[in-house]
Amino acid sequence: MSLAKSPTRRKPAAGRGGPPLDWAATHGPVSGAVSAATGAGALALLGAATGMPAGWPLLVGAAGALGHGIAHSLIRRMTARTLATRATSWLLAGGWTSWAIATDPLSWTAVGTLAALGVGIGAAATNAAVHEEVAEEERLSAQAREAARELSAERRAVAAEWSDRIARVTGFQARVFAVESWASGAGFSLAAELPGDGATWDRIRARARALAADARLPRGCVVHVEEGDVQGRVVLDVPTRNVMADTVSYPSDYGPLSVLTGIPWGLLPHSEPVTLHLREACALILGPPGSGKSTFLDAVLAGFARCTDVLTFVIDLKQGAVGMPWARPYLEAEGLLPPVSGYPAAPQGVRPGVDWIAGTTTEAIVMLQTVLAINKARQAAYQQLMAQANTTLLPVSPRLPQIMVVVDEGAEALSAGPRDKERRRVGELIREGMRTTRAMGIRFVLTAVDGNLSAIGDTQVRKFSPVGVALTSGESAGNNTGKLFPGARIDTGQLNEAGAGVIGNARREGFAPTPFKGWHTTPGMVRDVVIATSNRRPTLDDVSVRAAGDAYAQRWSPERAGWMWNDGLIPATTTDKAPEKDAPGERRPGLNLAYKRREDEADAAVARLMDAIDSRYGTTPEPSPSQAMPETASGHEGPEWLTAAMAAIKDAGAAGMKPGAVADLVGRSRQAVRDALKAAAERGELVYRDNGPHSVYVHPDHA
Ligand SMILES: Nc1ncnc2c1ncn2[C@@H]1O[C@H](COP(=O)(O)OP(=O)(O)OP(=O)(O)O)[C@@H](O)[C@H]1O
Repeated sequence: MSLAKSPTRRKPAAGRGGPPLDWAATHGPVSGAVSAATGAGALALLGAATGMPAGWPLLVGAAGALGHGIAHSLIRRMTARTLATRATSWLLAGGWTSWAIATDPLSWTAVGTLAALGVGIGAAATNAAVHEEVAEEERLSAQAREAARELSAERRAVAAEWSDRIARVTGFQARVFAVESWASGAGFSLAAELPGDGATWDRIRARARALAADARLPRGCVVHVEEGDVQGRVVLDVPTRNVMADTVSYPSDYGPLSVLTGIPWGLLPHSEPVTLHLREACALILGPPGSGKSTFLDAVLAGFARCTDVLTFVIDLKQGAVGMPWARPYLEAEGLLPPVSGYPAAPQGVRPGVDWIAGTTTEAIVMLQTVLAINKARQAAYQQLMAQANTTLLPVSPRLPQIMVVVDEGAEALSAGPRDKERRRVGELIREGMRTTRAMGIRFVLTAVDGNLSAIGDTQVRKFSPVGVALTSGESAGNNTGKLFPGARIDTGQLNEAGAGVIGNARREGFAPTPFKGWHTTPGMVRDVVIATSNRRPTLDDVSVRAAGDAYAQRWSPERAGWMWNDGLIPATTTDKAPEKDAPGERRPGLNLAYKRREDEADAAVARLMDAIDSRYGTTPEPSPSQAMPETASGHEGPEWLTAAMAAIKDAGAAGMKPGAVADLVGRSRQAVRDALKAAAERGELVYRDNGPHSVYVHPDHA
């Protein structure tokens, strides 16, 4: 959403060929007033917030409000009134975020004052907008006439062509009064006024396919029809190039986002991002096999990772295949997984891109029960805060993050039969979570392969999941779209490229189901997002941490998460045995142990070389890793770097050192270092303090 576009769109230069945008009718005073009011409000808040350690969320809010006004006046997604409301709520969102950082969320005075300030400004913006809206309504048709006069010759030709086409195909004499080329060059939008003879916009929509056929649009191009900014107007989006067939990579800026200001999930046909608001909404994503569901889910997880106020919990009953790439950089940095060749090493201290992964029903039940416990604790602990702020919604912020529970094939769990007791329990807990946790900043994203599941028809699940995505490639004749968006009339037969589909948000401030194209994501991009966002992802608030107890604290422990690194911290005693451990039959899904095998092989090769040097010159004391350490370890045996490692571990005192850190220090492979440290521990020269990924070696003097 480019703010730079705004001035060019208010009034096209008269009499010239015209700037690319000819849209004059619908971004009249309302969006202007709202933009100005929210901009001023944001600035005022920003001034008050000078010196705040983290003022930028406010900027996010302000930019969101401005960008929102512009984008939506451009594509006329909403009426002016909802536009104003949304811009206002964005402003508040920015305010909330900033002061929640700047002040202790439990400091009621600060909260109360700032909330009043935020609400005051928001109300002013709304009033200004409503006032302007009334004024606009009074001069509606005059404005349409004015816009039509200002059309350039080229656009006038398009307008005439489509006025004729609408008349021919639908029988209504609608008058196209504005034409706007998309910046992407992939199509244009039309606004038309309907004749006053009972024609309504949805009658035009019902003929969208016929209009596309009449215009001889390329395959894959779907005419999207929606109501204009006032009744009696209709807006048509007409793609002239099939962008659904394009592969568009996930945008690489990975900048900060907030769940309050919206998260982009993909691209509309005119290349504007489609932004979802999930503070109060759950989402259902339907994607048949091969439709691009895994790819899309990574874009969703990337959006959450970028949010400074979201923590993501992932349930994937196919052994965490969805979550694993998000944990990998962390596990590598911890020395638990070998690095992926061709990528820079994961930096020390990088945090997992998702906060918790459940790969089994047992772990999923633990996670969901914990989520419910957090919900309860938040309700009790933040009562006063919310009363003070006059809100019934927990003020989500980086200090008080929203929890997004992403359940791959969660809809399947919701419809598990009585025989599958554990899965059924998972389903019950998801349902309870969806029903009870909205206010406390916990929401769910469920995927499903099959749109015919009873879960999709479950009114309760639907009620709490206004956001829907149906990936349409590979589906049979619009099945999923029909289930998710009953009544939507979109020619999904044209949307058959992987990653293409229909997206909608049924909330009052949402948008009608519309064709969209998901971004292309890759494991390398996931890795980049995890690393780029590591420092700005939030941690769980203390109230929630206390409520979550051990179930949460131990989520990365070897007992519970060890499957992710397959053999925990216990290294293979001999390299001969290592390939056996990695035999495909024993491999855990989601782990590419080929890398590990290569590392072991490299270690063995180095060892052979050392052996050769030894036998020739007798100079190096380093034993081959293939001679298991414990057996060779008598006295002060060990590689020569071990002395330096022991000294560093001793210097680290009671905190000790992780094997990964020692490996970086001595410049050896993690596997070799783990072997040697383990052997030293078995000789009593070091003490191993087992704490999952946080396990360390400590010098006996400090143990
Ligand atoms: N948005 C996209 N743009 C371009 N290509 C895409 C997009 N999404 C997916 N694809 C391609 O489509 C194919 C299937 O994608 P993906 O593996 O995500 O599908 P899936 O529905 O999860 O499949 P399965 O259920 O079989 O695992 C892949 O080759 C992928 O590169």
